[in-house]
Amino acid sequence: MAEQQIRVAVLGGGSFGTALASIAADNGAQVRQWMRDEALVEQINRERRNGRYLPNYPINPAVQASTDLATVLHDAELVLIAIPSKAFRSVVQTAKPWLKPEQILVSTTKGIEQDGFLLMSQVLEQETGFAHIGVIAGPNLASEIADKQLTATVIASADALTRTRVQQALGCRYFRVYASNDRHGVELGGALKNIYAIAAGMAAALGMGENTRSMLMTRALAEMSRFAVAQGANPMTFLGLAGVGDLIVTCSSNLSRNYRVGFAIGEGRTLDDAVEALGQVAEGVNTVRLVCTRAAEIGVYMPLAEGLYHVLFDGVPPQDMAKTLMMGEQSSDVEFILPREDVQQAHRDTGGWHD
Ligand SMILES: NC(=O)C1=CN([C@@H]2O[C@H](COP(=O)(O)OP(=O)(O)OC[C@H]3O[C@@H](n4cnc5c(N)ncnc54)[C@H](O)[C@@H]3O)[C@@H](O)[C@H]2O)C=CC1
Ligand SMILES: O=C(CO)COP(=O)(O)O
Repeated sequence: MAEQQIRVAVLGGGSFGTALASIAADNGAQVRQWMRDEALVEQINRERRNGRYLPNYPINPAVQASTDLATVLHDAELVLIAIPSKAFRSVVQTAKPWLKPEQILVSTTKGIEQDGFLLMSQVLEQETGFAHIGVIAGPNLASEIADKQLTATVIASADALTRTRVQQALGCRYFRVYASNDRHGVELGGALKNIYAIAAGMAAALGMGENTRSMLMTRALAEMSRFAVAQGANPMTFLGLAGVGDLIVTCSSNLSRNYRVGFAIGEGRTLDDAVEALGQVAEGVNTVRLVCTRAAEIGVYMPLAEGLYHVLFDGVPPQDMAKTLMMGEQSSDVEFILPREDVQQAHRDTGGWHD
């Protein structure tokens, strides 16, 4: 619990920004929330409700919404940034005149920037050069948090002050905040799992069984951690809330927007239709494109992500995605124990391997 009232600014008027603002306010913080939409600001301040993104949940009266960045950022000790990745940098650039080096800046965005394959905390570093930078990720469906369902998350930062202040500001009876110093791993976990949530939604629409879902999620974890380790992350991070935890929730729940996009495509809708019908951000659509390009560049094997890419962008029927998984190389279960190369070599040695 926060012992003294911490001043929190939330940038973003979507479902996650709104849920986080309410947690901080429930926890006794003074909270200001910035968004572009004047009508939404009015509604939040008057009705204590975000009718566009989180219509069915009351917002703590201590949250003050505003379209004025100067007011929202003035005196804020902790700044939580919940803006979709496509607009993240431009919002940070607009906010820059009011940001101060002593502030703690935390990205809650689970996406990747196209140019340079940058994660949002790297964008924050580039734009500000500040020392107190972190990310939040974990199994955190916004509507369940708004409903005060018991939830846990991870604050990841190399900076102990950032970790501690976020734990103090957000940890409360229904929201538990665990700490990590693997910022890159936690942030990649949050971004990558969106790819597999789309695949899981698609598989569900096609009538997959429980064995299939379990296989898909476990091989997704293998693929995510393989990619993240090649990018410098710690594989153990994927055993935590931002890895397996977030993968479970988004691959199993209709409350996940990425899952819903996948489900709609599995039912026969086009990608454009599915995204338009959603009306909110599904980061995985962009992430799968960027990750497949990157994986090809650095030589990381990602059959599930590639299979999904072909369905989303090359017109391959969703039913064919399973073939990539089932007919790929016979491989290792946990490659951090038995390397894939050893399995391949053993096949070659017995004459059963075809490159
Ligand atoms: N909703 C959820 O359950 C969770 C979402 N996240 C992540 O949080 C990030 C934000 O997502 P949500 O709040 O869910 O999105 P959302 O789709 O509910 O809302 C997006 C918000 O960003 C605003 N926005 C978009 N472009 C903008 C711009 N150029 N300038 C200012 N504001 C702009 C929109 O007006 C809207 O208020 C995403 O990366 C998502 O992956 C993370 C955990 C849970
Ligand atoms: O990241 C999330 C839950 O942890 C939210 O997932 P969606 O963006 O798919 O709704």
